[in-house]
Amino acid sequence: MLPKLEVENLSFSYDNKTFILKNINLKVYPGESICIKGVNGCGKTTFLKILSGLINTKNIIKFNGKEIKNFKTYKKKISYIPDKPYLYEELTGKENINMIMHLWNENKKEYLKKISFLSNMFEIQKDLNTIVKNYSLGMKSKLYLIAMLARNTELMLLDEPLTTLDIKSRKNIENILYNKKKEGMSIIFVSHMKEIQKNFSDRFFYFENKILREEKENVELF
Ligand SMILES: Nc1ncnc2c1ncn2[C@@H]1O[C@H](COP(=O)(O)OP(=O)(O)OP(=O)(O)O)[C@@H](O)[C@H]1O
Repeated sequence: MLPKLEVENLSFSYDNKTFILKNINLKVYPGESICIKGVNGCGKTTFLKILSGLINTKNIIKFNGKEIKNFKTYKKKISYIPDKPYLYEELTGKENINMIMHLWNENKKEYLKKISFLSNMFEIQKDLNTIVKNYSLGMKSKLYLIAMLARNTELMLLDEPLTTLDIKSRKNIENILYNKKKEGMSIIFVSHMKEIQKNFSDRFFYFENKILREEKENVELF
């Protein structure tokens, strides 16, 4: 099977001197969910930012078997969910949703239908007319998650996706991601949370001395 995403010998430093990541090799297949673990500061977020195209590198990243040359097209096919949601604080939830919809050129009818379903599920419907500045951290995370989950993408990159969410919302996310996986979505996520690591990962990786290693089973080191 052709990997959805593939990197070979990826190395990276922020200052051209100190390497944060060294010779990283990774293949993620359609319908697969992988978990990346490691101690604070080992490079997990940096790696996700590279894979999402937020940090440019000279390394080749392949998507559906082809080197990504046009990151704008690639970004349309992926959802990156950072640990802190990218939202406009002065706009309402609804206005943020509209901006995201336009940014990714989503089909309005389909997108808003999914938003309506998801915002009910996450019980955030009543807050959509409130400005985001007045949201709690968990509400901001929910808003950004639903905005990304409603998009039509093939790969999700999630950085600590559940940390600020309540138990019911975590279960909802797990179920949604499980169904997306069944439809062929590939998922790469970073999490320190044992519960999501265990419930949700097909394979585990961890950073050790800047190198990404595969763990044969989820040993509880991190
Ligand atoms: N913009 C930046 N410029 C320079 N160095 C950076 C930058 N962002 C991160 N770093 C450094 O890169 C290293 C990896 O950081 P990164 O945020 O990727 O780690 P992490 O594994 O995600 O950590 P955590 O588990 O705490 O979120 C750290 O030493 C950090 O100080």
